Amino acid sequence: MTVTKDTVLAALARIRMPSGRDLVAEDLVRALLIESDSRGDQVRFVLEAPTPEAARGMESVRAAAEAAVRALPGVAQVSVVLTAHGPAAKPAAPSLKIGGHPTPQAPGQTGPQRVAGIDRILAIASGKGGVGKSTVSSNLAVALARAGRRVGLLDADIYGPSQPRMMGVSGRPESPDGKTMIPLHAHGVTVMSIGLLLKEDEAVVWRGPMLMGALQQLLGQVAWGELDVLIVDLPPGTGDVQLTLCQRTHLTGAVVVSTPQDVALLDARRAIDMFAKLKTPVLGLIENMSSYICPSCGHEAHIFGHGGVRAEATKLGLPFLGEIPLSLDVRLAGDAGTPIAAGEGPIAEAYATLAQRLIDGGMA
Ligand SMILES: Nc1ncnc2c1ncn2[C@@H]1O[C@H](COP(=O)(O)OP(=O)(O)OP(=O)(O)O)[C@@H](O)[C@H]1O
Repeated sequence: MTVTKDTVLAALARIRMPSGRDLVAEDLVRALLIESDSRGDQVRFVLEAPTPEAARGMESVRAAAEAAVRALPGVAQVSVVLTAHGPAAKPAAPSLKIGGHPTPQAPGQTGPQRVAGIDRILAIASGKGGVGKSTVSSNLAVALARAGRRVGLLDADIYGPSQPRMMGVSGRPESPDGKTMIPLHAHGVTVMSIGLLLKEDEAVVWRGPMLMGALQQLLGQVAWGELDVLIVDLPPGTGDVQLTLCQRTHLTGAVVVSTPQDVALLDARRAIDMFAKLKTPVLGLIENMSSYICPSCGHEAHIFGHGGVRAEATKLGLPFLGEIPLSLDVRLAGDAGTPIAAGEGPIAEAYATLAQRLIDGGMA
């Protein structure tokens, strides 16, 4: 890591609000997180405005904050989310306005609840961003559908929803009754993404409880129909969304995706610890970007090392579910909206084997 929290805060302290005070003096910076990998440092933080109205007028401040941090040496990526305090919304009849507060559990309800019509829910998690969690989620969903399962895919990666692109779906979901959202369908999978409910390039203005409300709505207010399994693509890391999902919803379990690098494994271990604390079973680990097979000469190289995730699974006494090689075709397929598992070839077969393993184990 080359930048530190102090360096980032010092840069943010140079950004003035209309009041004349700076962002740090106004105490608006929350959840500052710095992650590093071979590309450089990735910095994420939240700017919490006092009211939704104030937040709406702060887009230029958000952009200036992003630019100031991006200009710091070593910073490769910056994500700044604008949120707002506001009067607490009353728990009300379901509304399609995404991002309301989560409804409290009904009296007498304790512990995680099942979602009607959905037999199993698998959360796909990763300790750090960029390890291919969303890619694995979409491909696994497609492979399970090809194996004859009724599959749903919920993109709960609130800060970076990528399933619309990866599954090739677009357009705002319809809601004929104003209460339930009709999901989209692609490659045999029923799909809903928080990304479909936001306008393109819209700054996300919501705060912690709203995220949880949004997740609850996506689970409960989408007409999923009867599903054998719902795959939930979680945001990376161990934040509020993961916590709420595990505490409120009965999960069959979590599958943790990691690359074989030590740093990724370190974060994966943190995610596994979190699930253990929340008593969510970890069904197994997947190694993504495992080996690289040169398309021209067939030579196999281990760019991020190889076998680290299998070794970690053995060490922790968890099942190792399989490995997916690093391949340009995987990325191109994801970018083009048709996951590689929808076609033929060795990687589609690897996903089919992975899917079959989950089906045989009663997990999907
Ligand atoms: N096996 C693979 N081979 C080549 N490229 C891959 C592979 N898996 C994922 N990628 C590419 O790596 C990038 C990151 O993948 P993806 O978005 O799935 O990661 P993620 O863990 O979900 O990230 P985030 O949590 O930040 O959303 C994408 O461009 C994707 O196409």
